[in-house]
Amino acid sequence: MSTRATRPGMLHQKENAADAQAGKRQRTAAGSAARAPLSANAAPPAPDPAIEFAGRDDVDALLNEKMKGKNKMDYKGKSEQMMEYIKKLRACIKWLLEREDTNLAEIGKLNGLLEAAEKHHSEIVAQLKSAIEESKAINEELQRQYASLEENLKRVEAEKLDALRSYGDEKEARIAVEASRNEHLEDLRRIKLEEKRLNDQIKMLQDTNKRLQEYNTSLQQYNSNLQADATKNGETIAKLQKEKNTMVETMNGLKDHANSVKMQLDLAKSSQNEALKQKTDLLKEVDNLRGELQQVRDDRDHKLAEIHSLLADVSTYKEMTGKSVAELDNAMTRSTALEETCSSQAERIKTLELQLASANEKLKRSDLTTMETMTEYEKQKRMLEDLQLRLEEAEQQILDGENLRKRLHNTILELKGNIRVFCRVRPLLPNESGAVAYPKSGENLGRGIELTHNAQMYSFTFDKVFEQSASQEDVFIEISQLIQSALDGYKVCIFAYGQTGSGKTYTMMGNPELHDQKGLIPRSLEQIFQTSQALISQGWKYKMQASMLEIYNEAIRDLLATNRTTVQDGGASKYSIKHDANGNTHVSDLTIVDVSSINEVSSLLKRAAQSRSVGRTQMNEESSRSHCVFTLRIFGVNEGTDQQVQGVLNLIDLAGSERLNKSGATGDRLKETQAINKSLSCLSDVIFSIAKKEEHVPFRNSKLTYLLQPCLGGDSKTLMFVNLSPEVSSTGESICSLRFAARVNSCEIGIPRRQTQVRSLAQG
Ligand SMILES: Nc1ncnc2c1ncn2[C@@H]1O[C@H](COP(=O)(O)OP(=O)(O)OP(=O)(O)O)[C@@H](O)[C@H]1O
Repeated sequence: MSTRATRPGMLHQKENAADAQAGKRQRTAAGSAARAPLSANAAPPAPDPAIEFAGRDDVDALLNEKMKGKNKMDYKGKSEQMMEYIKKLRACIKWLLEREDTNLAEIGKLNGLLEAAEKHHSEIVAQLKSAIEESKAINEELQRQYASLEENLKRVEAEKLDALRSYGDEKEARIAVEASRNEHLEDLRRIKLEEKRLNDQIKMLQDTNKRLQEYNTSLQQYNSNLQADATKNGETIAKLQKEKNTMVETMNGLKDHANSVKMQLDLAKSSQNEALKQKTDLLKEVDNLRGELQQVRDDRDHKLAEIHSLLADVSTYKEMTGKSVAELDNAMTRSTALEETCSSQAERIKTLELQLASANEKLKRSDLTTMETMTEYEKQKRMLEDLQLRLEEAEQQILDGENLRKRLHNTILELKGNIRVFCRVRPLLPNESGAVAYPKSGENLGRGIELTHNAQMYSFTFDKVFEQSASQEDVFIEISQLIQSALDGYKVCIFAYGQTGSGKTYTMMGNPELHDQKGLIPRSLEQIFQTSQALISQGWKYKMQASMLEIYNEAIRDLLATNRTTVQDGGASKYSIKHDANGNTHVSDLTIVDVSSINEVSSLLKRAAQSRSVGRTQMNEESSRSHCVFTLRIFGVNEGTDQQVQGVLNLIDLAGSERLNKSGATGDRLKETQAINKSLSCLSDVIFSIAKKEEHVPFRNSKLTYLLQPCLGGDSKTLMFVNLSPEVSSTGESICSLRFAARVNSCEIGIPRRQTQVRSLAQG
């Protein structure tokens, strides 16, 4: 009974179970000992099969049983009763012993079961403990993973933002590339139009060239029959001149356009490079994003696998024990949350992938656009190079044609023997209104000039007319070949004629200090020195001498004299003019300076300008009251061929040509105006006399005409500039000047002769 009572408490205590076992063994031994005296004292009576014990009540009934018989002395009866009772007791003890054995066996069995149950229980407890530990660890791990996932999520978010930003940048770059592509397309369209125009132009130029060649051939024929065809050739030259002007204008336009296209192409190239750089950066970023995306994906897969295994563990754990359900539920909730995070991350990854794919697509498109732009750019570049080549060729053709035209023109003029006349009109000053017009088309384009005076129009035609807009360089280009002739051994004379303030000094001298305003004298000298330097390689050596004088009131003044008195004292007797047999002019006592460089000539020009201004101040004169003559003598010898040439270049700035009544001069002023008028009218007498081919030409009537005798009457190449003031008030003067110039233009002074000889003969 006591064993049964203590069982529940002993379920958890193996030691107590062992004690109980020991107790059971003691009781068994006690039971055996209690039975032993019975068997030792007497043989145990055979059990009465009638005595049976069903339970405790039977035992209690036996123990409470009382002796029967009324006779106390009936010992026998009592003994028998006792015997009977003992038998019953023995049967009872036997029953109890049997029962105890059964119970002990039962207890032993139960103890075994209990031990097994306890063992199983301990195992389960241990498993539960380890499962709880594991669950805790998993829980911690899950929390860590959750934190890292959150971190990853933040990183992915940041990367996504970066990707979006770079996508925005890429989009902008693509838009820029597209815009530049559109610009290129527009340029291409313009270039194509330009190309077409150029082609037409080139065709036209080729035609012109062909015509020029034809013209050259015809001119050679014409040379044999020159007098008859002179007028016709003049017209053809005028046409060519016109065409040349058009061509030069067109070529200038083309040049500008080509330059602007080149600039645009350079710009496009730099923006292209920029776009390519951006593309490379984008590609790098995309690669990085891809790497990181892959990393995130791997993490996600890894965590998903972990979650799956955790879920499996949790379900196993859940099956095994009903405990920690709350923790499990908690873990499950976290796991679900993690799964949700994972799936949201997966969503984000998908979105990022989509963005990446679209960025890649755009990148591809941008690549394609860039490629197309590059191809287009290369094409345009080639086209531009081709156009430039053709432009250069066309320009060369124009130059060749132009040179040919000039040579032919010069040849014709030389053969005609006329004095050439160029007309130049100075720009209008502020507050002046102009009365000069020019033919805008026709054969007189660039050669004609029209003046309206008293409602009547006066038209004149010269070899060349320079409008107000003509620059110093434009003017010089036209005379540069004439200057070249001086180096070739010709006498060249260029003089400027016109009323005061019409631009004579500006044309002849200009401002030698300023590149744009340099006049013919400094430019001519620059060209002569440059060419003479270039001719050294062909064996030519040149020596040059410069002199500069002015004729004031019929007196010569030496502008290069270093002695001031000489300058001021220039009396008529001192500077006498002489011409030698070769038609060379010599002025006695005149300062002649050897010059070998442009710098030397520049300082001479400065010295002359100073002398003129000193003279001007002392005499209270204006420069226009004197004629200024610059002379450069050129002696050339070719060391290889022993050929000698002797050229002269005379550049003359005449005094103003206004009429007396207009000048309103009195006294000294009247005297000098008369002197000027005298010399200019002498000049006009000489011209008219030459024009009429009179036998006697009055060269000696004035210092100026006598000085210019070899130029006007002999074999020199002479060019006169007639300078005009364009304002209305000068129209009368201008018409006079133009009439005079027209007369000069019609003068035939003979065919220019080159002064050349072989050195040995000259020396002999
Ligand atoms: N083609 C031109 N372009 C610009 N300015 C000019 C031009 N021609 C003349 N001028 C200006 O007009 C003014 C008068 O010119 P300039 O002194 O050359 O005339 P001129 O005929 O030599 O006069 P003068 O007979 O009094 O010496 C000057 O201020 C000059 O700079």
